[in-house]
Amino acid sequence: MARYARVKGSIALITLTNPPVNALSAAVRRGIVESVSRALKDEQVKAVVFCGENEKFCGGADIKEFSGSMSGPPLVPMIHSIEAGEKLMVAAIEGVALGGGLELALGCHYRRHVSAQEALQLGIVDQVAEGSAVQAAMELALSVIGQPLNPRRLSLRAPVWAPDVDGVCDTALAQVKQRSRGAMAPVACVQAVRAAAMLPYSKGMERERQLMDTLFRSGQARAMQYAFFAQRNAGKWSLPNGAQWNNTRARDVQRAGVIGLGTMGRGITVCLVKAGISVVAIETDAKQLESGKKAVTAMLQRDAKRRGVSPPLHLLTFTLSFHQLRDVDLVIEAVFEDMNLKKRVFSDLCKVLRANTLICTNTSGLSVDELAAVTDRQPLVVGMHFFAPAHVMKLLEVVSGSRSSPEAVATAMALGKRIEKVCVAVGNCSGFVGNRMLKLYLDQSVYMLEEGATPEQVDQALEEFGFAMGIFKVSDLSGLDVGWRVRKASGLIGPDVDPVKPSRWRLGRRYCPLPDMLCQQGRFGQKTGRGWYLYDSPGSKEAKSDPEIQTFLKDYRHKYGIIPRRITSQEVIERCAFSLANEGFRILEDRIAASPEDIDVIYLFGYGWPRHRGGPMFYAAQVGLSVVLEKLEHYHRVHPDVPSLEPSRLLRRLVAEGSPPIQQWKSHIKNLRSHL
Ligand SMILES: CC/C=C\C=C\CC(=O)SCCNC(=O)CCNC(=O)[C@H](O)C(C)(C)COP(=O)(O)OP(=O)(O)OC[C@H]1O[C@@H](n2cnc3c(N)ncnc32)[C@H](O)[C@@H]1OP(=O)(O)O
Repeated sequence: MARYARVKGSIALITLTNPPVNALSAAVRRGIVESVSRALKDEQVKAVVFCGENEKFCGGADIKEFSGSMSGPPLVPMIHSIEAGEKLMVAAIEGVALGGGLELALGCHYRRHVSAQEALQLGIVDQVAEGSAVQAAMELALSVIGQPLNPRRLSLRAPVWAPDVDGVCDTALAQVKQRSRGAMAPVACVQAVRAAAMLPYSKGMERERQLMDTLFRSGQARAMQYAFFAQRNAGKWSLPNGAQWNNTRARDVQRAGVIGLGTMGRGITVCLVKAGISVVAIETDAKQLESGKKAVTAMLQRDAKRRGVSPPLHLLTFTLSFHQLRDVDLVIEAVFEDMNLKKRVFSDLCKVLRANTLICTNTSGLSVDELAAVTDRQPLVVGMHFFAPAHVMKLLEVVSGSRSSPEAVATAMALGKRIEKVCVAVGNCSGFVGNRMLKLYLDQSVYMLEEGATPEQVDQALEEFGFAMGIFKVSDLSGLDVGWRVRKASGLIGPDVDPVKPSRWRLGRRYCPLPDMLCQQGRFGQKTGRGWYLYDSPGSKEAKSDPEIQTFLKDYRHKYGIIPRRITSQEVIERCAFSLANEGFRILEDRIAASPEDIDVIYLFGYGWPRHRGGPMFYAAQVGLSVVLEKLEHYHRVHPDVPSLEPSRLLRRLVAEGSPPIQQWKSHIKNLRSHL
């Protein structure tokens, strides 16, 4: 809707009213068109001021409407009619002016904005006002009423011609194409800018319309719209006992403890302190404590310098003593990924913490229930699985154990939001959601090396699909020794298995020992300068092909009598993406995740899944569930020793029930026990 009011005698004030961000829904656009027409007809009105309710100008087109058939007045003609209007139009911009909201503002003859010095410099706004933008806009309108409007109409301005504009656009296009990794929108934006710079207004607008039309009809637009709402819905968590985001109070967290100042503990400490939370950071060894302190301090100083503020170092206490934790509201344990060590830490914590202090574990996959069982407060134990580097990565999996209380889950979710993470509540199982799925994706990748692919081929296929980095580059970055330790702890490698003549069959299924063999050679990835790739020196980031790896793979295949075959990019994507989705269906069946959207958010924010492909579950839906089923059946037939390739029950059921849209999948999960 748009509200019309006449104020100060000669001003028509049009207020966009569509909370929470006054998006330009069909009703709002209709309201604007009617109000503008009314203002133009009213002889008393000399100027029109546009504003948004609740000090938010406009969040752009209403994205909810994109999935249906669009009705109501189209946006661009509406803006043209405002710009061409014979009366003065002023935009009073507060809060947000995004997408179509900014276009509406640009269609006006004058604009104002609060706290937007940059927009002022760019000429997007004419004046930056303190206080009420609406008041300032009305005063401006009164002061310029009667002045000619043609010089203010952007459509009548000649493009600012630079002699090398074509070259600049070519360079920008090449850069954007490379960086966007298959996403169409950034490329279309550069093309639209080129058209705006080089063509007369009406032709430029026509080119923009064509580009927009192509984008709108693309699967990528649907994926991005889905991702937008999936991200926001993840915050609206619910547990099977009825507890949910809007009926469960989170506890206030003023003081927190962080146990362990390794890479994860340091990042977590930085996140907490930046959000204004006092942190007691603990290490067991003075040297480790000192190096942790230096690293955290340096990170905070760098960040503060970048933002032009002073670093909140006063919120930090570094200590070797658990006793300093007695007053904290919540503790996040971030010690080495070892169940026995974590259990020891948990029972030691119970000796010093107040009885009502929450204990969170930053495990990446160990059982939260098993850890909670050693404490005197099982309801107050939850998982907070951060992703490395914790001060950079947006994802936080909040793991609700079988005895975790709604209040504990709510507190971890609220804390995550406060430190600006995208939080997803998940149930407890080995690897939770993200790493449980990742294991199968990794398995497929190394199986393909055995069968004939190279790390470069697999990575290239994944990067062309849109991943920021291929799986082997990511593994080198994370450190190959991490998975090696986990496999040792789980009994997959150890004294009973001969490391020199590793078997390709363990615990009753296919096993690929290639990563273990690399670790045995001290190839741990970037940190040792050698992994799946070669690096100039330990710690350097540029991955180069390593001829030794090619020889190593050839020898390996020869030794096991494997005849290498050509593996296409299509096979790489199908085996990786469909394995992920297949496990995602099992996770839904097990109720470890509440919805396919939650799984997709985890992959978008924690694992570099390309946003323009929505997430593995959305991708499966977009490819077609029957196609995914068929492909999995095929790969399972070819690889019967890989049980995870067997299509999940839920996938089969969904296909049998006509492949309903992704929003309806939840209602097809029946009679299964929930872990959430
Ligand atoms: C007919 C026109 C045809 C084509 C025109 C195309 C051009 C466009 O305008 S495309 C849309 C451009 N706009 C955007 O991309 C803005 C997207 N929104 C945001 O970036 C943010 O939401 C924000 C506006 C900066 C506000 O951020 P924040 O304060 O963090 O709140 P959120 O949790 O993100 O959002 C609150 C609430 O608002 C809903 N919402 C936000 N923007 C839109 C929108 N454009 N359309 C519909 N709904 C929107 C969001 O989903 C949240 O809803 P809840 O129900 O509270 O979860």
